[in-house]
Amino acid sequence: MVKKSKKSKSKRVPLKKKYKIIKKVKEHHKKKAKEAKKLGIQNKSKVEKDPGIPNDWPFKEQELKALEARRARALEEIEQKKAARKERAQKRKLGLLEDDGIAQLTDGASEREQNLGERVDGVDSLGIAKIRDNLDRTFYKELVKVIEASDVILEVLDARDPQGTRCIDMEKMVLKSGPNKRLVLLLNKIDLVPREAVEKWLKYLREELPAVAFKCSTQEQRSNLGWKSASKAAKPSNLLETSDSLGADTLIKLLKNYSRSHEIKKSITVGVIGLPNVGKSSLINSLKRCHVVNVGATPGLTRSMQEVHLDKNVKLLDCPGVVMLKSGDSEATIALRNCKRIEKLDDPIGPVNEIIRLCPAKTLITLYKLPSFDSVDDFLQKLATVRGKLKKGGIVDVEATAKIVLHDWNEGKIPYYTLPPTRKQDEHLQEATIVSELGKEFNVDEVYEAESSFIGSLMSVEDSRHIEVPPSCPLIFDEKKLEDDLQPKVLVKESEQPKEMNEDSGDQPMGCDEEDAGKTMAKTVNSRQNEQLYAAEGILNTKLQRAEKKKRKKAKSSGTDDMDADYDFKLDYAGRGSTMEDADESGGDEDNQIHSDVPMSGIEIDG
Ligand SMILES: Nc1nc2c(ncn2[C@@H]2O[C@H](COP(=O)(O)OP(=O)(O)OP(=O)(O)O)[C@@H](O)[C@H]2O)c(=O)[nH]1
Repeated sequence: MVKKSKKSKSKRVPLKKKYKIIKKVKEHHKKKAKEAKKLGIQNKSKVEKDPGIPNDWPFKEQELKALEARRARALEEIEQKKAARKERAQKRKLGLLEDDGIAQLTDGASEREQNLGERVDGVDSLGIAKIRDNLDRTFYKELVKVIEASDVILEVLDARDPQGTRCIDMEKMVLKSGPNKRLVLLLNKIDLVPREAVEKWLKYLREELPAVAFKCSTQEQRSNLGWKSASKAAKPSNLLETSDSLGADTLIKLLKNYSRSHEIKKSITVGVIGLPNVGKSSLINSLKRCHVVNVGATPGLTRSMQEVHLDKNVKLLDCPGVVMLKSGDSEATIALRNCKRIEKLDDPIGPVNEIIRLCPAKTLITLYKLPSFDSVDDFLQKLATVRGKLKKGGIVDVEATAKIVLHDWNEGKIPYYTLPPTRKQDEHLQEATIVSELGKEFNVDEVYEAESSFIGSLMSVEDSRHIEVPPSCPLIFDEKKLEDDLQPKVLVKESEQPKEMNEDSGDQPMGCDEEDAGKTMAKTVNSRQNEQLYAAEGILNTKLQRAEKKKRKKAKSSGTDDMDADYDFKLDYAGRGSTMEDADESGGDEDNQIHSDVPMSGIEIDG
């Protein structure tokens, strides 16, 4: 056996020894330096001392002043940068600035405005609103692009409130965009609702369009995302806990059926659309079985169209969630649809009040482990105390607590579900034939049958502690927001005039006035892009729709249509450079132009 050394392993030495070593090292260095000096070797490069400006230099005074000014300017710049950084941080805190993506957009927007000759002094609150509008518009354009490029469009709905996450205008847009476009509804997040709700909603939705149920994989690893095939669905108790996706095989079967439904097997492009946070990106990742697109609980994470090849026959397109929407519901209820950034909400307490109205107090008390509460303020105060959400000075942070509750609502920690409304008799009789035709193309019977096995394994209402809440109203596009507000309304009409008309008449656009012509030249990149997009038949052009609406309103109030035509830029704009007669003539033309060019003028959006 090897004997253990009795010597201490410690590196500690007595101070006497330590100082001796230091002394020896010093002596050694001294000796070495002396020797080097003798030999004339210089190891260290001597730093030359700045002798400064010689006193007898004639411009010393001026040079010193310039130096001082340069130094002051540099300091000022540093201070300014610091202040700007602080301001940005403050705005980000308030939720006004989102992230670098927006920062880039900010630069882009201000650049564009400078190009137009407008002065933009930094990013004020108005500027931020404009940036956000631009971002929303960009998302809308991406939606248009996805619809244009797709053969099959999957509208993803949140199974908890499918009606509230449905956008009627978006569906109309798909159906009008071409006879070969197919719309399929996808009920996602079925793990968050009881079985009965899924079954009832599927039955309801299938009366209008093909609809399938789905649960996305919520696994976080990069690849090998789990799939539970329909035949091997988990037990009800396990289904809520599993992070595997459900229904991927049935959905792929549905898509393959469609690609095979024509005589020749053709490759198809599948666009995935829907409101923010319904799980569009998660769906793509689940189908691809790896994290190919970004996923997160923050609405608006996807910012541009993304292409993913599932295989050689199926291409998937991820689309940003459409945000320019409105509904008849109150602001507070809209915030509960998981499509708004909670951090950006002006009043997070209103939606919490709505939650308290919808949920039994007992559920919230059990969920948040509170003794009791009698109002929204009381609820938030007590919850803030329990969660330790305190501001400086020990004041409870009610707003931050309200945001926690809203996050819990959106992420499914407060379990709720809705049931479909009862249809009026004879409603959707027309759709029945369309549905049966589509059903053949997708061979839905086979898919629905395979799907029923995993739906059957979902938890029933009796076993779950879900709260039933009334379904929300479907959403429509907010045409006010969609309108390009950088462009004057008259310009919108003018831009739609055929080129020949301007050429024939020899008129400058918007009359002969140089200033007006300049305005036309200053059409934004945005509006030009819009025109290209709207030029495609069947795409909702809200600018024209609004222009028409305004015209109709005016005609109503004045009693005659001619009055309106007279007013139209002839007197106020074109009239400056041309005669009244000309103005009247071209006014009529213009009218016709607007009506004939509106691709979806048939769609009426409730204002
Ligand atoms: N429980 C559950 N959560 C899901 C499911 N699908 C998606 N999620 C969650 O929902 C959140 C939003 O998912 P995303 O895929 O980013 O949604 P999106 O529609 O692409 O959102 P945007 O990029 O904002 O348009 C994420 O936190 C997902 O984990 C699902 O089937 N079940």
